[in-house]
Parts: sequence; C-alpha cells; structure tokens
Amino acid sequence: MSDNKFLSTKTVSIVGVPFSGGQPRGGVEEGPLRLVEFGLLNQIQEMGWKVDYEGNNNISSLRPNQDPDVLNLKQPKYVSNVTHAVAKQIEERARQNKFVLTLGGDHSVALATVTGVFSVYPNACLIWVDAHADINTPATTDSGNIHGCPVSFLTGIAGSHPDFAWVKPLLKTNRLVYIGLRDVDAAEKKILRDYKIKAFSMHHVDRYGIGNIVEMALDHVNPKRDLPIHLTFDVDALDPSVAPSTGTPVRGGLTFREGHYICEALAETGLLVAADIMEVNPALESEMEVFQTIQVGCSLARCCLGESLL
Ligand SMILES: NC(=[NH2+])NCCC[C@H](N)C(=O)O
Ligand SMILES: [Mn+2]
Ligand SMILES: [Mn+2]
Repeated sequence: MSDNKFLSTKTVSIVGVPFSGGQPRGGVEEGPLRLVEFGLLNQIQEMGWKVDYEGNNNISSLRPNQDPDVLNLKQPKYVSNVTHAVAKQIEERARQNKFVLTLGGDHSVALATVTGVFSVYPNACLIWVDAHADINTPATTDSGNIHGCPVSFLTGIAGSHPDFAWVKPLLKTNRLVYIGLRDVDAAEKKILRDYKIKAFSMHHVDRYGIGNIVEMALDHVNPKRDLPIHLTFDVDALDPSVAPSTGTPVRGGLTFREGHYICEALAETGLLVAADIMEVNPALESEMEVFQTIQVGCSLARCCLGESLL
C-alpha cells in the first residue's frame, strides 16, 4: 500500500490555509491557491497518491468585529479562531491515516498543523525549517506578529494567553529541531539556550553539510528512527535567490538542493506523516520571481511525498 510506516493508505489530504493574519503583509493568503493552480494536485496524483483537497475559502468569516492587541499580540482573536478551526480539520485528516500536506498562509498556521498532527501522533517529532525560530512569546515579541510566536505556544513556553487557551503544550522541546536559522531575535536565542532546544543554523549547514545536518537532527529528535515526523517548511529558509516571494526574506539561506535534500531525506525515512509549505507570498516581487517561488514550493511538497526517491 504505502512505504510509509505509519500510513496504511497512500492518500494525501491537502489542506489550503489562505490566511495572512499572523503578519502584516497581504498576499500570503493567495499562496495555497497559486500552488494548486500551478498543478500540484495533479503532480501528486501522477506520483501514485490519492489526493483530496480542502481549500478553506471561508476563512475571512472567522474575523471578529473587534480584535484589539492583547498582551502585545496583533489580531489574536482572528489568528486563534482560524488556527483552532484548522487544527480540528487537520486532526481529523491525520486520524483517517492520511498524509497531511498543509499549504500556507503565514507560519502562525503551524499552531493548527502541529496541534492537529500531535493530537493524533503524540510521540511525533517536529523538524522546523526556517530562517527564523518563531519562538517569541507575547512578552518577548517586538513585532507582535503571531507568525513569529507559534513555537512558544506549542511548547508551553509562552505561558497563558486568554485567546490561546485551546493550544495545549503538545510539543516537547526535545522533540523539536530547527534547520536553517539565521535571523533569530536576542530573546529567542535566550529561550533556545534556556530550554536546550536543538538548532542547526546556516553556520552549521556550512560546517557539516546538509547530509550530516539531517542525520544529526534526526539523531536528536528520533534516535531510533521509529517516531512519526512532521516537517514544517517556511520557504524563507531557502535563500531569497531561490524563493524570493516571501514576507521576511533573509540573505544567506539554503540552496535549492539543500532545501530539497531535507524533504527527500525525510521522505526516505518512511516516517514522515505531515508537511507544511508556508509563507509563499505571490504578491511580492516580480512575476518571474513569483513563478520561481511557486514552482519551488510545489517541488518541495512533491519531494516530501517521495518524488525523487528511485
Ligand atoms: N514565520 C516568519 N516568517 N517569522 C518571522 C519572524 C520575525 C521576527 N522574529 C518576529 O518575531 O516578528
Ligand atoms: Mn516561519
Ligand atoms: Mn521565516
């Protein structure tokens, strides 16, 4: 049926989350549809997967009339309403033993993907590929943008916030590993140190090479190679020359191959149960650069599903 140790069916549930409320730049809500229009569903079907797709086109109906900042966070009620609803949807799809592929949307949507996936696979591990650590708390965030904070809620580091009481600390800090970091706020660095969270920055990628980095990352979160894996891939982990159309680009990122290698190596384990492709913003940069970013988003997704394995 499937080479995946946790999935009995070779079915992918693609969940589009056209949401930009976790950060200020419009356009990232167009990411999912553009990836789908590019042909992603057919591409994945042609690889032999059954595919179902839910586009979540009613998200703006979850916007409250009033949504003042609470404890420094911007639009907390909107982000909470959307991610809570999507978390239930993702949990349901994962429980049906489907691979869940989530298309963002900004990275606040990881509140939904991680909650949904870890509700079904409590012993899963999370590989967070990003230029940023997204682990600010309401107390440490400078921007107030919730896409910079999801990890602090998912791990319980954030403490309580009235709008996010539904987010349970399902993610243990020793089941989390970062790859690609290069723009981490001072307060986030302190959190990473204090909680001994494993993080491989671009400096480590340069030093050890991406092949070793993925092995070292898995040795940390999945030493026996027997636990389910969730990959959340912020396309700004890639160098801006590879994925230019994203809201917070940072120079010095992963090459095209390094990004794809991560997805391929995780697919190869047969343990990957969910993947997120986040922060594609088709409203930024030129038409050519948008095309390039959409194309790379699609190929990362296909590699997560085993495209490049022989
Ligand atoms: N998902 C992202 N692109 N996050 C960028 C976060 C940037 C910054 N650390 C902040 O808290 O606002
Ligand atoms: Mn991110
Ligand atoms: Mn990022």
